[in-house]
Amino acid sequence: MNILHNITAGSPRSLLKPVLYTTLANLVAILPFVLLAEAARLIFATFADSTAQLATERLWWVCGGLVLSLVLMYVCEIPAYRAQFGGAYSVAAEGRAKLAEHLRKLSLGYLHKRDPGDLANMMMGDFTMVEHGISHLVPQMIGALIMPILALVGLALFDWRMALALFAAFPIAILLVLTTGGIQRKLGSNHMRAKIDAANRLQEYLNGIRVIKAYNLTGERFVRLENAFRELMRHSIQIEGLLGPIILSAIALIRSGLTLMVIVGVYLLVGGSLDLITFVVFLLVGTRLFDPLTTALVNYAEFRYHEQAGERIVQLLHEPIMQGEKMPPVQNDVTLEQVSFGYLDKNVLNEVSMHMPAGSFTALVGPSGSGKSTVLRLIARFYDPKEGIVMMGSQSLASMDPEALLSRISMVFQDVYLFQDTIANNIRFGKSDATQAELEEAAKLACCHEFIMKLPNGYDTVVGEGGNTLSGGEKQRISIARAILKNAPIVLLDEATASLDPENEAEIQKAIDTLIQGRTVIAIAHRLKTIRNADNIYVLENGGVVEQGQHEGLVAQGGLYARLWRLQQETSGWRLTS
Ligand SMILES: Nc1ncnc2c1ncn2[C@@H]1O[C@H](COP(=O)(O)OP(=O)(O)OP(=O)(O)O)[C@@H](O)[C@H]1O
Repeated sequence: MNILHNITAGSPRSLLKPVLYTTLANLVAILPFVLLAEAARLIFATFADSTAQLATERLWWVCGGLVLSLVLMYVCEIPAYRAQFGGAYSVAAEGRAKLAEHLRKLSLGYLHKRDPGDLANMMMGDFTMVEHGISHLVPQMIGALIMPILALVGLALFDWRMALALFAAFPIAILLVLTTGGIQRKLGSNHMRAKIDAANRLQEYLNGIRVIKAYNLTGERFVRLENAFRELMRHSIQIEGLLGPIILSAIALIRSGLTLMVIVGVYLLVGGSLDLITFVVFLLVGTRLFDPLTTALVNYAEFRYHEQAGERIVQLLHEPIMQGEKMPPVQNDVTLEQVSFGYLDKNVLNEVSMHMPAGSFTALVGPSGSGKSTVLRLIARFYDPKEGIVMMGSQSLASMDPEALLSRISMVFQDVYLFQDTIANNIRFGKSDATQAELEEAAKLACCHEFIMKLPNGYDTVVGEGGNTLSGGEKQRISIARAILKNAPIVLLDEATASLDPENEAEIQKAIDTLIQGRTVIAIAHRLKTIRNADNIYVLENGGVVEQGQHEGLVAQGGLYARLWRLQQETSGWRLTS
Protein backbone atom coordinates (compact mmCIF):
# COMPACT_ATOMS: atom_id res chain seq x y z
CA MET A 1 0.00 0.00 0.00
CA ASN A 2 2.92 2.28 0.79
CA ILE A 3 4.14 2.02 -2.77
CA LEU A 4 0.74 3.21 -4.08
CA HIS A 5 0.71 6.01 -1.53
CA ASN A 6 4.13 7.14 -2.72
CA ILE A 7 3.64 6.80 -6.46
CA THR A 8 0.57 9.04 -6.20
CA ALA A 9 2.35 11.59 -3.95
CA GLY A 10 -0.03 10.77 -1.10
CA SER A 11 -3.30 10.49 -3.08
CA PRO A 12 -3.80 6.72 -3.57
CA ARG A 13 -7.55 7.27 -3.98
CA SER A 14 -6.78 8.94 -7.30
CA LEU A 15 -5.87 5.46 -8.59
CA LEU A 16 -9.33 4.09 -7.92
CA LYS A 17 -10.99 5.17 -11.17
CA PRO A 18 -7.99 4.59 -13.47
CA VAL A 19 -7.45 1.11 -11.95
CA LEU A 20 -11.14 0.24 -12.18
CA TYR A 21 -11.60 1.29 -15.79
CA THR A 22 -8.23 -0.05 -16.90
CA THR A 23 -9.02 -3.42 -15.32
CA LEU A 24 -12.37 -3.46 -17.10
CA ALA A 25 -10.79 -2.47 -20.41
CA ASN A 26 -8.14 -5.16 -20.01
CA LEU A 27 -10.67 -7.81 -19.08
CA VAL A 28 -12.60 -7.00 -22.23
CA ALA A 29 -9.33 -7.12 -24.18
CA ILE A 30 -8.98 -10.79 -23.14
CA LEU A 31 -12.17 -11.69 -25.00
CA PRO A 32 -10.60 -11.86 -28.50
CA PHE A 33 -7.97 -14.31 -27.19
CA VAL A 34 -10.61 -16.56 -25.68
CA LEU A 35 -12.55 -16.43 -28.94
CA LEU A 36 -9.41 -17.12 -30.97
CA ALA A 37 -8.61 -20.11 -28.75
CA GLU A 38 -12.15 -21.37 -29.34
CA ALA A 39 -11.77 -20.87 -33.13
CA ALA A 40 -8.47 -22.79 -33.05
CA ARG A 41 -10.11 -25.55 -31.04
CA LEU A 42 -12.95 -25.85 -33.58
CA ILE A 43 -10.61 -25.90 -36.58
CA PHE A 44 -8.10 -28.34 -35.07
CA ALA A 45 -10.91 -30.67 -34.00
CA THR A 46 -11.39 -31.52 -37.69
CA PHE A 47 -7.66 -32.35 -38.02
CA ALA A 48 -7.70 -34.57 -34.95
CA ASP A 49 -10.75 -36.48 -36.15
CA SER A 50 -11.01 -36.77 -39.97
CA THR A 51 -14.69 -37.81 -39.74
CA ALA A 52 -15.66 -34.70 -37.76
CA GLN A 53 -17.46 -31.81 -39.56
CA LEU A 54 -16.27 -28.23 -39.27
CA ALA A 55 -18.65 -26.48 -36.82
CA THR A 56 -19.37 -23.64 -39.26
CA GLU A 57 -22.25 -22.05 -37.34
CA ARG A 58 -20.23 -21.93 -34.15
CA LEU A 59 -17.31 -20.43 -36.06
CA TRP A 60 -19.60 -17.63 -37.34
CA TRP A 61 -20.69 -16.99 -33.76
CA VAL A 62 -17.02 -16.69 -32.83
CA CYS A 63 -16.51 -14.16 -35.66
CA GLY A 64 -19.54 -12.18 -34.46
CA GLY A 65 -18.15 -12.30 -30.94
CA LEU A 66 -14.83 -10.94 -32.23
CA VAL A 67 -16.55 -7.93 -33.82
CA LEU A 68 -18.58 -7.33 -30.66
CA SER A 69 -15.49 -7.55 -28.47
CA LEU A 70 -13.80 -4.90 -30.63
CA VAL A 71 -16.73 -2.54 -30.06
CA LEU A 72 -16.75 -3.35 -26.35
CA MET A 73 -13.01 -2.72 -26.11
CA TYR A 74 -13.43 0.68 -27.70
CA VAL A 75 -16.31 1.58 -25.37
CA CYS A 76 -14.31 0.57 -22.28
CA GLU A 77 -11.01 2.07 -23.33
CA ILE A 78 -12.34 5.62 -23.69
CA PRO A 79 -13.35 6.05 -20.01
CA ALA A 80 -10.18 4.18 -18.97
CA TYR A 81 -8.08 6.62 -21.01
CA ARG A 82 -9.95 9.59 -19.56
CA ALA A 83 -9.61 8.29 -16.00
CA GLN A 84 -5.86 7.70 -16.40
CA PHE A 85 -5.00 11.09 -17.80
CA GLY A 86 -7.65 13.08 -15.94
CA GLY A 87 -6.52 11.46 -12.67
CA ALA A 88 -2.83 11.98 -13.38
CA TYR A 89 -3.03 15.62 -14.36
CA SER A 90 -5.40 16.59 -11.56
CA VAL A 91 -3.22 14.84 -8.94
CA ALA A 92 -0.20 16.75 -10.26
CA ALA A 93 -1.99 20.11 -10.49
CA GLU A 94 -3.62 19.84 -7.05
CA GLY A 95 -0.47 18.34 -5.57
CA ARG A 96 1.72 21.15 -6.86
CA ALA A 97 -0.65 23.76 -5.43
CA LYS A 98 -0.80 21.89 -2.10
CA LEU A 99 2.99 21.63 -1.94
CA ALA A 100 3.42 25.33 -2.79
CA GLU A 101 1.00 26.21 0.02
CA HIS A 102 2.85 23.87 2.37
CA LEU A 103 6.22 25.44 1.50
CA ARG A 104 4.80 28.84 2.42
CA LYS A 105 3.91 27.54 5.88
CA LEU A 106 7.25 25.88 6.61
CA SER A 107 9.80 27.73 8.72
CA LEU A 108 12.47 29.63 6.82
CA GLY A 109 14.96 27.62 8.83
CA TYR A 110 13.80 24.45 7.08
CA LEU A 111 13.66 26.09 3.65
CA HIS A 112 17.20 27.46 4.02
CA LYS A 113 18.43 23.90 4.52
CA ARG A 114 17.06 22.88 1.11
CA ASP A 115 18.49 23.96 -2.21
CA PRO A 116 16.07 26.06 -4.28
CA GLY A 117 16.93 23.83 -7.28
CA ASP A 118 15.89 20.81 -5.24
CA LEU A 119 12.47 22.33 -4.48
CA ALA A 120 11.97 23.51 -8.08
CA ASN A 121 12.87 20.03 -9.32
CA MET A 122 10.37 18.53 -6.90
CA MET A 123 7.62 20.86 -8.06
CA MET A 124 8.14 20.17 -11.74
CA GLY A 125 10.21 17.01 -12.25
CA ASP A 126 8.93 14.84 -9.39
CA PHE A 127 5.32 15.69 -10.10
CA THR A 128 5.86 14.88 -13.79
CA MET A 129 7.06 11.46 -12.66
CA VAL A 130 3.96 11.07 -10.49
CA GLU A 131 1.84 12.04 -13.52
CA HIS A 132 3.62 9.45 -15.64
CA GLY A 133 3.19 6.84 -12.91
CA ILE A 134 -0.58 7.32 -12.72
CA SER A 135 -1.21 7.84 -16.43
CA HIS A 136 1.11 5.16 -17.84
CA LEU A 137 2.90 2.87 -15.41
CA VAL A 138 0.00 1.81 -13.17
CA PRO A 139 -2.45 1.10 -16.05
CA GLN A 140 0.24 -0.65 -18.11
CA MET A 141 1.19 -2.84 -15.15
CA ILE A 142 -2.43 -3.77 -14.57
CA GLY A 143 -2.90 -4.53 -18.25
CA ALA A 144 0.31 -6.52 -18.36
CA LEU A 145 -0.60 -8.62 -15.32
CA ILE A 146 -4.32 -9.27 -15.84
CA MET A 147 -3.90 -11.27 -19.01
CA PRO A 148 -1.19 -13.66 -17.73
CA ILE A 149 -3.04 -14.19 -14.44
CA LEU A 150 -6.32 -15.02 -16.19
CA ALA A 151 -4.46 -17.10 -18.73
CA LEU A 152 -2.83 -19.07 -15.90
CA VAL A 153 -6.23 -19.83 -14.38
CA GLY A 154 -7.78 -20.66 -17.76
CA LEU A 155 -4.88 -22.84 -18.90
CA ALA A 156 -4.75 -24.66 -15.56
CA LEU A 157 -8.35 -25.68 -16.17
CA PHE A 158 -7.29 -27.12 -19.52
CA ASP A 159 -4.24 -28.95 -18.17
CA TRP A 160 -2.61 -28.06 -14.87
CA ARG A 161 0.68 -29.84 -15.69
CA MET A 162 1.24 -27.74 -18.79
CA ALA A 163 0.21 -24.55 -16.96
CA LEU A 164 2.65 -25.37 -14.16
CA ALA A 165 5.47 -25.89 -16.64
CA LEU A 166 4.65 -22.62 -18.41
CA PHE A 167 4.68 -20.54 -15.22
CA ALA A 168 7.25 -22.53 -13.19
CA ALA A 169 10.01 -19.95 -13.56
CA PHE A 170 7.74 -16.97 -13.00
CA PRO A 171 7.99 -16.89 -9.16
CA ILE A 172 11.80 -17.11 -9.40
CA ALA A 173 11.84 -14.15 -11.82
CA ILE A 174 9.59 -12.12 -9.48
CA LEU A 175 11.79 -13.04 -6.52
CA LEU A 176 14.89 -11.91 -8.43
CA VAL A 177 13.32 -8.52 -9.16
CA LEU A 178 11.99 -8.12 -5.61
CA THR A 179 15.21 -9.10 -3.85
CA THR A 180 17.17 -6.58 -5.89
CA GLY A 181 14.73 -3.84 -4.85
CA GLY A 182 17.32 -2.47 -2.40
CA ILE A 183 19.92 -2.01 -5.18
CA GLN A 184 17.28 -0.44 -7.42
CA ARG A 185 16.40 1.98 -4.64
CA LYS A 186 20.00 2.91 -3.95
CA LEU A 187 20.77 3.46 -7.63
CA GLY A 188 17.52 5.39 -8.04
CA SER A 189 18.24 7.74 -5.15
CA ASN A 190 21.85 8.28 -6.35
CA HIS A 191 20.50 9.15 -9.78
CA MET A 192 17.89 11.46 -8.28
CA ARG A 193 20.55 13.22 -6.18
CA ALA A 194 22.76 13.71 -9.24
CA LYS A 195 19.78 15.12 -11.13
CA ILE A 196 19.03 17.60 -8.35
CA ASP A 197 22.68 18.60 -8.08
CA ALA A 198 22.83 19.23 -11.85
CA ALA A 199 19.66 21.34 -11.60
CA ASN A 200 21.19 23.34 -8.73
CA ARG A 201 24.45 23.92 -10.55
CA LEU A 202 22.53 25.01 -13.63
CA GLN A 203 20.41 27.42 -11.61
CA GLU A 204 23.52 28.79 -9.87
CA TYR A 205 25.19 29.27 -13.27
CA LEU A 206 22.17 31.06 -14.75
CA ASN A 207 21.57 33.21 -11.65
CA GLY A 208 25.19 34.24 -11.47
CA ILE A 209 25.72 34.72 -15.18
CA ARG A 210 26.25 38.47 -14.77
CA VAL A 211 28.93 38.00 -12.10
CA ILE A 212 30.49 35.21 -14.12
CA LYS A 213 30.78 37.49 -17.14
CA ALA A 214 31.93 40.50 -15.12
CA TYR A 215 34.72 38.58 -13.39
CA ASN A 216 35.52 36.33 -16.31
CA LEU A 217 34.81 33.25 -14.20
CA THR A 218 33.30 31.36 -17.10
CA GLY A 219 35.86 28.56 -17.01
CA GLU A 220 35.76 27.75 -13.31
CA ARG A 221 31.97 27.92 -12.92
CA PHE A 222 31.44 26.02 -16.11
CA VAL A 223 33.66 23.22 -14.82
CA ARG A 224 31.36 22.85 -11.78
CA LEU A 225 28.36 22.68 -14.08
CA GLU A 226 30.09 20.29 -16.44
CA ASN A 227 31.11 18.02 -13.54
CA ALA A 228 27.51 17.93 -12.33
CA PHE A 229 26.34 16.89 -15.81
CA ARG A 230 29.07 14.25 -16.00
CA GLU A 231 28.08 12.89 -12.60
CA LEU A 232 24.47 12.68 -13.79
CA MET A 233 25.61 10.81 -16.89
CA ARG A 234 27.64 8.40 -14.71
CA HIS A 235 24.63 7.61 -12.51
CA SER A 236 22.35 7.27 -15.54
CA ILE A 237 24.73 4.73 -17.07
CA GLN A 238 25.10 2.98 -13.71
CA ILE A 239 21.35 2.64 -13.25
CA GLU A 240 20.90 1.21 -16.74
CA GLY A 241 24.08 -0.88 -16.59
CA LEU A 242 23.24 -2.57 -13.28
CA LEU A 243 19.47 -2.77 -13.51
CA GLY A 244 19.45 -3.92 -17.15
CA PRO A 245 21.09 -7.32 -16.47
CA ILE A 246 18.73 -7.97 -13.53
CA ILE A 247 15.64 -7.28 -15.62
CA LEU A 248 17.07 -9.21 -18.61
CA SER A 249 17.77 -12.23 -16.35
CA ALA A 250 14.20 -12.10 -15.03
CA ILE A 251 12.86 -11.92 -18.60
CA ALA A 252 15.06 -14.87 -19.64
CA LEU A 253 13.74 -16.86 -16.67
CA ILE A 254 10.15 -16.17 -17.68
CA ARG A 255 10.86 -17.09 -21.29
CA SER A 256 12.41 -20.39 -20.17
CA GLY A 257 8.86 -21.33 -19.13
CA LEU A 258 7.88 -21.71 -22.79
CA THR A 259 10.76 -24.13 -23.47
CA LEU A 260 9.88 -26.10 -20.37
CA MET A 261 6.24 -26.20 -21.43
CA VAL A 262 7.16 -27.52 -24.92
CA ILE A 263 9.38 -30.23 -23.40
CA VAL A 264 6.68 -31.26 -20.90
CA GLY A 265 4.06 -31.08 -23.70
CA VAL A 266 6.03 -33.34 -26.04
CA TYR A 267 6.67 -35.74 -23.15
CA LEU A 268 2.96 -35.87 -22.24
CA LEU A 269 1.88 -36.06 -25.90
CA VAL A 270 4.20 -39.00 -26.56
CA GLY A 271 3.00 -40.63 -23.35
CA GLY A 272 -0.59 -40.20 -24.56
CA SER A 273 -1.80 -38.20 -21.59
CA LEU A 274 -2.17 -34.94 -23.59
CA ASP A 275 -4.25 -34.37 -26.70
CA LEU A 276 -2.99 -32.38 -29.68
CA ILE A 277 -5.64 -29.63 -29.40
CA THR A 278 -4.67 -28.78 -25.82
CA PHE A 279 -1.01 -28.71 -26.85
CA VAL A 280 -1.77 -26.32 -29.73
CA VAL A 281 -3.90 -24.06 -27.48
CA PHE A 282 -1.02 -23.88 -24.99
CA LEU A 283 1.43 -23.05 -27.77
CA LEU A 284 -0.87 -20.32 -29.12
CA VAL A 285 -1.65 -18.68 -25.79
CA GLY A 286 1.75 -19.37 -24.20
CA THR A 287 3.69 -17.40 -26.82
CA ARG A 288 1.35 -14.42 -26.35
CA LEU A 289 2.01 -14.19 -22.61
CA PHE A 290 5.65 -13.15 -22.66
CA ASP A 291 5.28 -9.68 -24.06
CA PRO A 292 2.91 -8.49 -21.31
CA LEU A 293 5.01 -10.18 -18.62
CA THR A 294 8.16 -8.50 -19.95
CA THR A 295 6.32 -5.17 -19.97
CA ALA A 296 5.21 -5.75 -16.37
CA LEU A 297 8.79 -6.41 -15.23
CA VAL A 298 10.24 -3.38 -17.00
CA ASN A 299 7.39 -1.28 -15.65
CA TYR A 300 8.00 -2.53 -12.16
CA ALA A 301 11.61 -1.30 -12.19
CA GLU A 302 10.49 2.05 -13.58
CA PHE A 303 7.65 2.11 -11.07
CA ARG A 304 10.09 1.82 -8.14
CA TYR A 305 12.11 4.71 -9.51
CA HIS A 306 9.04 6.88 -9.94
CA GLU A 307 7.89 5.90 -6.47
CA GLN A 308 10.97 7.62 -5.04
CA ALA A 309 9.89 10.91 -6.62
CA GLY A 310 6.44 10.59 -5.01
CA GLU A 311 8.03 9.60 -1.71
CA ARG A 312 10.12 12.80 -1.68
CA ILE A 313 6.95 14.82 -2.15
CA VAL A 314 5.13 12.89 0.60
CA GLN A 315 8.06 13.42 2.98
CA LEU A 316 8.09 17.15 2.32
CA LEU A 317 4.33 17.33 2.85
CA HIS A 318 4.87 15.71 6.25
CA GLU A 319 7.41 18.33 7.36
CA PRO A 320 5.73 20.08 10.29
CA ILE A 321 4.47 23.56 9.52
CA MET A 322 4.49 26.50 11.92
CA GLN A 323 1.10 26.56 13.59
CA GLY A 324 -0.67 28.35 16.41
CA GLU A 325 -3.59 30.43 17.60
CA LYS A 326 -5.53 31.71 14.58
CA MET A 327 -6.74 34.88 16.32
CA PRO A 328 -4.48 37.82 15.52
CA PRO A 329 -2.79 39.32 18.60
CA VAL A 330 -4.64 42.31 20.08
CA GLN A 331 -1.76 44.09 21.77
CA ASN A 332 0.92 45.85 19.78
CA ASP A 333 3.89 45.86 22.12
CA VAL A 334 6.74 43.47 21.44
CA THR A 335 8.99 41.84 24.02
CA LEU A 336 12.02 39.56 23.71
CA GLU A 337 12.90 37.73 26.91
CA GLN A 338 16.31 36.08 27.18
CA VAL A 339 16.21 35.08 23.51
CA SER A 340 18.98 32.93 22.07
CA PHE A 341 19.01 31.86 18.46
CA GLY A 342 21.35 30.51 15.78
CA TYR A 343 20.75 29.53 12.15
CA LEU A 344 23.15 26.65 12.37
CA ASP A 345 25.02 25.42 15.45
CA LYS A 346 26.58 28.75 16.39
CA ASN A 347 24.39 31.23 18.29
CA VAL A 348 23.74 34.53 16.52
CA LEU A 349 21.74 36.01 19.43
CA ASN A 350 22.65 35.34 23.06
CA GLU A 351 20.09 35.92 25.80
CA VAL A 352 18.77 39.11 24.22
CA SER A 353 16.00 40.97 26.07
CA MET A 354 14.16 43.95 24.55
CA HIS A 355 10.86 45.73 25.00
CA MET A 356 9.17 47.80 22.30
CA PRO A 357 6.06 49.51 23.74
CA ALA A 358 2.96 49.94 21.54
CA GLY A 359 3.15 53.10 19.40
CA SER A 360 6.86 53.63 20.09
CA PHE A 361 9.78 53.92 17.67
CA THR A 362 12.59 51.51 18.52
CA ALA A 363 15.83 51.45 16.56
CA LEU A 364 18.31 48.60 16.31
CA VAL A 365 21.88 49.57 15.49
CA GLY A 366 25.18 47.79 15.49
CA PRO A 367 27.97 46.54 13.24
CA SER A 368 27.26 44.26 10.31
CA GLY A 369 26.48 40.73 11.43
CA SER A 370 25.60 41.76 15.00
CA GLY A 371 22.12 40.17 14.67
CA LYS A 372 19.79 43.11 13.88
CA SER A 373 17.96 41.44 10.97
CA THR A 374 17.72 38.25 13.00
CA VAL A 375 15.77 40.14 15.70
CA LEU A 376 13.27 41.32 13.04
CA ARG A 377 12.97 37.79 11.60
CA LEU A 378 12.16 36.42 15.05
CA ILE A 379 9.52 39.12 15.60
CA ALA A 380 7.91 38.15 12.28
CA ARG A 381 8.16 34.47 13.37
CA PHE A 382 10.14 33.47 10.33
CA TYR A 383 11.96 31.37 12.90
CA ASP A 384 11.29 30.32 16.50
CA PRO A 385 14.00 31.10 19.09
CA LYS A 386 16.09 28.25 20.45
CA GLU A 387 15.73 29.60 23.95
CA GLY A 388 13.75 32.39 25.53
CA ILE A 389 10.48 33.84 24.33
CA VAL A 390 9.26 36.49 21.89
CA MET A 391 5.89 38.01 22.84
CA MET A 392 3.28 40.31 21.42
CA GLY A 393 1.47 41.71 24.41
CA SER A 394 1.35 38.79 26.82
CA GLN A 395 1.07 36.18 24.07
CA SER A 396 4.06 34.10 22.98
CA LEU A 397 4.66 34.14 19.22
CA ALA A 398 5.47 30.44 19.39
CA SER A 399 1.78 29.78 20.07
CA MET A 400 0.57 32.12 17.33
CA ASP A 401 -0.38 31.21 13.78
CA PRO A 402 2.21 32.93 11.51
CA GLU A 403 -0.51 34.18 9.14
CA ALA A 404 -2.52 35.70 11.99
CA LEU A 405 0.65 37.31 13.32
CA LEU A 406 1.73 38.67 9.94
CA SER A 407 -1.70 40.22 9.40
CA ARG A 408 -0.62 42.67 12.16
CA ILE A 409 2.83 43.39 10.73
CA SER A 410 4.07 45.41 7.74
CA MET A 411 7.61 44.85 6.61
CA VAL A 412 9.88 46.98 4.51
CA PHE A 413 13.17 45.30 3.78
CA GLN A 414 16.27 46.44 1.94
CA ASP A 415 16.11 43.76 -0.69
CA VAL A 416 12.69 44.49 -2.14
CA TYR A 417 11.31 41.70 -4.29
CA LEU A 418 8.73 42.63 -6.88
CA PHE A 419 6.79 39.95 -8.73
CA GLN A 420 6.60 39.85 -12.52
CA ASP A 421 3.24 41.56 -12.52
CA THR A 422 1.75 45.04 -12.82
CA ILE A 423 2.82 47.74 -10.37
CA ALA A 424 -0.81 47.88 -9.15
CA ASN A 425 -0.81 44.16 -8.29
CA ASN A 426 2.58 44.45 -6.65
CA ILE A 427 1.24 47.17 -4.34
CA ARG A 428 -1.99 45.20 -3.79
CA PHE A 429 0.01 42.52 -1.97
CA GLY A 430 -0.62 44.81 1.00
CA LYS A 431 -4.40 44.52 0.63
CA SER A 432 -5.76 42.30 -2.13
CA ASP A 433 -9.20 43.96 -2.30
CA ALA A 434 -7.92 47.56 -2.34
CA THR A 435 -9.72 49.91 -4.73
CA GLN A 436 -7.80 51.91 -7.33
CA ALA A 437 -8.37 55.04 -5.21
CA GLU A 438 -6.89 53.36 -2.10
CA LEU A 439 -4.00 52.13 -4.19
CA GLU A 440 -3.20 55.57 -5.55
CA GLU A 441 -3.58 57.15 -2.11
CA ALA A 442 -1.00 54.71 -0.69
CA ALA A 443 1.31 55.33 -3.66
CA LYS A 444 1.04 59.10 -3.16
CA LEU A 445 1.87 58.77 0.55
CA ALA A 446 4.82 56.55 -0.37
CA CYS A 447 6.04 59.18 -2.87
CA CYS A 448 5.83 56.83 -5.84
CA HIS A 449 2.66 58.00 -7.60
CA GLU A 450 4.54 60.50 -9.73
CA PHE A 451 7.13 58.13 -11.14
CA ILE A 452 4.48 55.41 -11.67
CA MET A 453 2.39 57.85 -13.74
CA LYS A 454 5.43 58.51 -15.94
CA LEU A 455 5.75 54.78 -16.80
CA PRO A 456 4.31 53.72 -20.19
CA ASN A 457 1.20 52.06 -18.74
CA GLY A 458 1.09 53.75 -15.35
CA TYR A 459 -0.12 51.38 -12.63
CA ASP A 460 -0.63 48.67 -15.25
CA THR A 461 3.04 48.62 -16.21
CA VAL A 462 4.46 45.14 -15.78
CA VAL A 463 7.74 45.04 -13.88
CA GLY A 464 10.33 42.35 -14.57
CA GLU A 465 10.86 39.45 -12.17
CA GLY A 466 12.47 40.77 -8.96
CA GLY A 467 11.51 44.26 -10.13
CA ASN A 468 14.74 44.61 -12.09
CA THR A 469 13.25 47.15 -14.47
CA LEU A 470 13.06 49.70 -11.61
CA SER A 471 15.77 51.48 -9.64
CA GLY A 472 16.55 50.50 -6.04
CA GLY A 473 14.90 53.66 -4.69
CA GLU A 474 11.75 53.12 -6.77
CA LYS A 475 11.40 49.53 -5.62
CA GLN A 476 11.84 50.61 -2.01
CA ARG A 477 9.06 53.19 -2.34
CA ILE A 478 6.73 50.62 -3.90
CA SER A 479 7.37 48.33 -0.94
CA ILE A 480 6.53 51.24 1.39
CA ALA A 481 3.28 51.80 -0.55
CA ARG A 482 2.47 48.09 0.01
CA ALA A 483 3.06 48.55 3.73
CA ILE A 484 0.98 51.76 3.91
CA LEU A 485 -1.88 49.99 2.10
CA LYS A 486 -1.69 47.08 4.53
CA ASN A 487 -2.16 49.51 7.40
CA ALA A 488 -0.82 47.09 10.04
CA PRO A 489 -0.19 48.40 13.57
CA ILE A 490 3.39 47.08 13.73
CA VAL A 491 6.07 48.07 11.22
CA LEU A 492 9.38 46.25 10.80
CA LEU A 493 11.79 48.35 8.82
CA ASP A 494 15.23 47.63 7.47
CA GLU A 495 16.67 50.90 6.28
CA ALA A 496 18.47 50.76 2.92
CA THR A 497 22.26 50.74 3.21
CA ALA A 498 22.79 51.32 -0.49
CA SER A 499 23.69 54.91 -1.10
CA LEU A 500 20.84 56.68 -2.81
CA ASP A 501 20.95 60.01 -4.54
CA PRO A 502 19.81 62.86 -2.24
CA GLU A 503 16.45 63.25 -4.02
CA ASN A 504 15.61 59.53 -3.71
CA GLU A 505 16.80 59.52 -0.12
CA ALA A 506 14.57 62.46 0.78
CA GLU A 507 11.55 60.86 -0.93
CA ILE A 508 12.08 57.55 0.85
CA GLN A 509 12.50 59.29 4.19
CA LYS A 510 9.24 61.18 3.62
CA ALA A 511 7.47 57.91 2.71
CA ILE A 512 8.83 56.18 5.81
CA ASP A 513 7.79 59.09 8.04
CA THR A 514 4.21 58.65 6.75
CA LEU A 515 4.30 54.88 7.16
CA ILE A 516 5.45 54.87 10.78
CA GLN A 517 3.05 57.48 12.15
CA GLY A 518 1.08 56.16 15.14
CA ARG A 519 2.47 52.62 14.86
CA THR A 520 4.84 50.39 16.79
CA VAL A 521 7.99 50.70 14.72
CA ILE A 522 11.08 48.52 15.01
CA ALA A 523 13.70 49.77 12.61
CA ILE A 524 17.21 48.70 11.72
CA ALA A 525 19.04 51.97 11.25
CA HIS A 526 22.23 52.28 9.29
CA ARG A 527 22.26 56.08 9.11
CA LEU A 528 22.12 57.19 12.73
CA LYS A 529 20.84 60.67 11.90
CA THR A 530 17.49 59.08 10.97
CA ILE A 531 16.96 57.80 14.53
CA ARG A 532 17.81 60.86 16.55
CA ASN A 533 14.18 61.03 17.66
CA ALA A 534 13.77 57.30 18.37
CA ASP A 535 12.10 56.49 21.69
CA ASN A 536 14.64 53.80 22.35
CA ILE A 537 17.78 52.56 20.66
CA TYR A 538 19.24 49.08 21.19
CA VAL A 539 22.90 48.76 20.27
CA LEU A 540 23.83 45.20 19.34
CA GLU A 541 27.27 43.69 19.13
CA ASN A 542 28.12 40.00 18.61
CA GLY A 543 24.54 38.95 19.21
CA GLY A 544 24.05 40.78 22.50
CA VAL A 545 22.63 44.15 23.60
CA VAL A 546 25.59 46.26 24.69
CA GLU A 547 23.89 49.65 25.08
CA GLN A 548 20.38 51.00 25.25
CA GLY A 549 18.82 54.43 25.49
CA GLN A 550 18.05 57.57 23.47
CA HIS A 551 20.40 59.25 21.03
CA GLU A 552 21.68 62.06 23.25
CA GLY A 553 22.27 59.76 26.21
CA LEU A 554 24.08 57.16 24.11
CA VAL A 555 26.34 59.78 22.51
CA ALA A 556 27.15 61.12 25.97
CA GLN A 557 27.87 57.57 27.21
CA GLY A 558 30.88 57.45 24.87
CA GLY A 559 30.53 53.74 24.00
CA LEU A 560 29.97 51.86 20.72
CA TYR A 561 27.03 54.05 19.65
CA ALA A 562 29.04 57.22 20.25
CA ARG A 563 31.91 55.77 18.19
CA LEU A 564 29.56 54.84 15.29
CA TRP A 565 27.94 58.29 15.47
CA ARG A 566 31.33 60.04 15.38
CA LEU A 567 32.42 57.91 12.44
CA GLN A 568 29.27 58.75 10.48
CA GLN A 569 29.61 62.45 11.31
CA GLU A 570 33.15 62.41 9.94
CA THR A 571 32.33 60.44 6.77
CA SER A 572 29.25 62.54 5.98
CA GLY A 573 31.65 65.42 5.35
CA TRP A 574 33.59 63.42 2.75
CA ARG A 575 33.24 64.44 -0.84
CA LEU A 576 34.71 62.89 -3.95
CA THR A 577 36.96 65.38 -5.62
CA SER A 578 38.59 65.10 -9.01
N1 LIG B 1 20.07 32.28 6.75
C1 LIG B 1 21.20 32.29 7.44
N2 LIG B 1 21.89 31.16 7.62
C2 LIG B 1 23.03 31.14 8.33
N3 LIG B 1 23.57 32.22 8.93
C3 LIG B 1 22.93 33.38 8.79
C4 LIG B 1 21.71 33.49 8.04
N4 LIG B 1 21.31 34.78 8.08
C5 LIG B 1 22.23 35.45 8.82
N5 LIG B 1 23.20 34.61 9.24
C6 LIG B 1 24.36 34.98 10.10
O1 LIG B 1 23.86 35.48 11.32
C7 LIG B 1 24.64 36.57 11.76
C8 LIG B 1 23.73 37.78 12.03
O2 LIG B 1 23.12 38.13 10.80
P1 LIG B 1 22.10 39.36 10.70
O3 LIG B 1 21.65 39.39 9.28
O4 LIG B 1 21.09 39.24 11.75
O5 LIG B 1 23.07 40.57 11.00
P2 LIG B 1 22.81 42.12 10.80
O6 LIG B 1 23.25 42.78 12.05
O7 LIG B 1 21.43 42.37 10.35
O8 LIG B 1 23.84 42.42 9.61
P3 LIG B 1 23.74 43.52 8.42
O9 LIG B 1 23.73 44.85 9.06
O10 LIG B 1 25.00 43.26 7.65
O11 LIG B 1 22.50 43.18 7.65
C9 LIG B 1 25.68 36.81 10.70
O12 LIG B 1 26.87 36.21 11.14
C10 LIG B 1 25.15 36.10 9.48
O13 LIG B 1 26.21 35.59 8.72
